[in-house]
Amino acid sequence: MRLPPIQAAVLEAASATEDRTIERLAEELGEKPEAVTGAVFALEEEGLLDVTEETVEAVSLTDEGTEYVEMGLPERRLYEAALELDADEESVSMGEAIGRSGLEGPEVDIALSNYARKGYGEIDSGELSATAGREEDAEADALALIAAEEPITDAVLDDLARRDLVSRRESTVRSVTLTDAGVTALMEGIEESETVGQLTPELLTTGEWDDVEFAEYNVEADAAEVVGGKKHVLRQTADRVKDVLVGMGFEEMDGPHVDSEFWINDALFMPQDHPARTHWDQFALEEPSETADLPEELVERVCSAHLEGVGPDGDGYHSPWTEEVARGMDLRGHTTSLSMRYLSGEAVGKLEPPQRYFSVEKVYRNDTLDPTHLLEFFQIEGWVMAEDLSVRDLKGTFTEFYERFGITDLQFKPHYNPYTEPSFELFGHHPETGELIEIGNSGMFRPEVLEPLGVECDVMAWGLALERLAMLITGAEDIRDLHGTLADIEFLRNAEVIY
Ligand SMILES: N[C@@H](Cc1ccccc1)C(=O)O
Repeated sequence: MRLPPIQAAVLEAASATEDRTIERLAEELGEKPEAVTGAVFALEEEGLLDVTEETVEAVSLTDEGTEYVEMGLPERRLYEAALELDADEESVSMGEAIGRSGLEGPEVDIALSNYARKGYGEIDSGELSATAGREEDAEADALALIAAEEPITDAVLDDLARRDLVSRRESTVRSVTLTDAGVTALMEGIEESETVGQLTPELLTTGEWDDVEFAEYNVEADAAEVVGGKKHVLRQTADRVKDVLVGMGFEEMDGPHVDSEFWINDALFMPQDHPARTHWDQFALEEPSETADLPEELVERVCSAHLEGVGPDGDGYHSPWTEEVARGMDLRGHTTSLSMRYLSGEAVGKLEPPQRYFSVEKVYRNDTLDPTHLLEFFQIEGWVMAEDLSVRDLKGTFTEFYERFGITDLQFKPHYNPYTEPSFELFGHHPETGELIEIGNSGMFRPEVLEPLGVECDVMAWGLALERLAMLITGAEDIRDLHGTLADIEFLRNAEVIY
C-alpha cells in the first residue's frame, strides 16, 4: 500500500493492542499534533485506524502560579519570615515580618488575605502570630504536582483556580488503535507516496510542483487556535450602549476630564463641606490648582441657592460658600459635571424642552480596588428634560434600556443625593453568582439645582456603571478582569457581548 510519508509513519507508530494518543504519536514522530491529527483522520477514513475521543480537563499553571512554584506562596513566605522573628513565642510586628519576607506590591495583600484563612496564624491590629509546626501547605504541594504534570485532587484545584494560580480548559484527547485492515496493511508493507501536503517556495521555484501529487485537504483536522485582535469587551459594551441610547432619541455630550469644583459639585448643590468633596473621594490637581474661568452670573445664582435655597420657602445650607473652593480643579468623580454644563447652556447654548442627552465617559475616584471597584471607570450619564416627568418615566426608561441587554429583573432602592429628590439606586442580579449588585444611581434634579441653571421644567437624570453592566452581560465576577493591570486576557479573548 502507498501512503503519504506522515500517514505511513503514523500507521507504523500505532498499535493494535494499546490506545495511543495523538499527542504521544506526535511527540514520538517529532511532528506537529495538527499534522498527525490530519493523518489520523485520513487513515481512519481508509479503515486502517480506529479513533476514540475523550473530553478531559487540562490544568496548567498561570504565570502567577509558576512564580509561586519557584518563589513559594506569599503567605508561606510571610509565615517563614514570622517564624524567623520568633512569632511562635508571641506576636510580632506585621511590618517587620513583611520586611523580612521580601514580599512586595500586591504580594503583600495576597499574603495577608491567605494567612489566617490557611491557619498560619492570626493578624490583629498590625501584629501577627505564627502557628507552630505548619510544615505542610496543600496548595503549594498541589502547585508543585501540576508543574510536574502529576494529578491532584479537585478540592485543592478549586482553591487554586479561585486564586487564579491555575487555568483549566476542556480539551478533546483522541486515541488511535490499528484496525485489522491496518495490521494487514502493515504486514504487507507500506510504501511512501509522493503526495505533498504543503506548497513551498522551493516547489514553486524549481517547477517541481507540476510533477508532485498534492494531498487532499482535511477540513476536519484540528487547527491551531488563532487569537487575532478584537475590540475590547468594554468598548463593545460602550458602543452597544451608545447605539441603544441613540435609538432611544438621546444625543451625546462631551466635556473635560479635569474640571472645576464648580461644575463637578457646586452646580449640583453639593455643600462645600460634603465628605465626597474631600481628597478621600476625589483627586485634586496641583497644576493648575484653580480655574479663572467660571460663568460669573451662574456662580452668583448657585452661591445664593447654597446660602438661601430657592423659591419663597427656600432654605440653604447655613454653612459658608466661597468662590475659591468652586475654582479648585479635580479629575471629575462623575460625569454629572457634563450634564450641568449642558443644562446651563454653557456647552451648546440654551436648550428648550424636550431634550435627551447622554455620555459614556471615564470618571476618577479615590476608591479602594476590589471586585466591584476601580479607580478609573466609565459612567453612562444621562438626562431627560421635559414638562411633568415622574418616577414612572425614570423607571420606564431604565426598564427599556436594560431590556436591550437582556436584564429584566431590575430592583430600585430609595437613596439620597444632595442634587436629586427623590433618588434611586438600581440593582441587577449577577448571572453567575446570583448576587444583587448596584448598577446605577438616579433621581429627579432638585429645584436648587435647576433654578440657578435657568431650567423651568422637570429633569430626570442618572449615572450608570458601564463596567458593572459589562459584568452582568459577560458574567465576569471581578471588575479587575475587565480592565487595568490585572485584566484576565483569557477571559477577554473569549467573552462575548451578544445582543
Ligand atoms: N452622579 C451620580 C449619578 C447621578 C447622576 C444624576 C442624577 C443622579 C445620580 C453618581 O456618580 O453616582
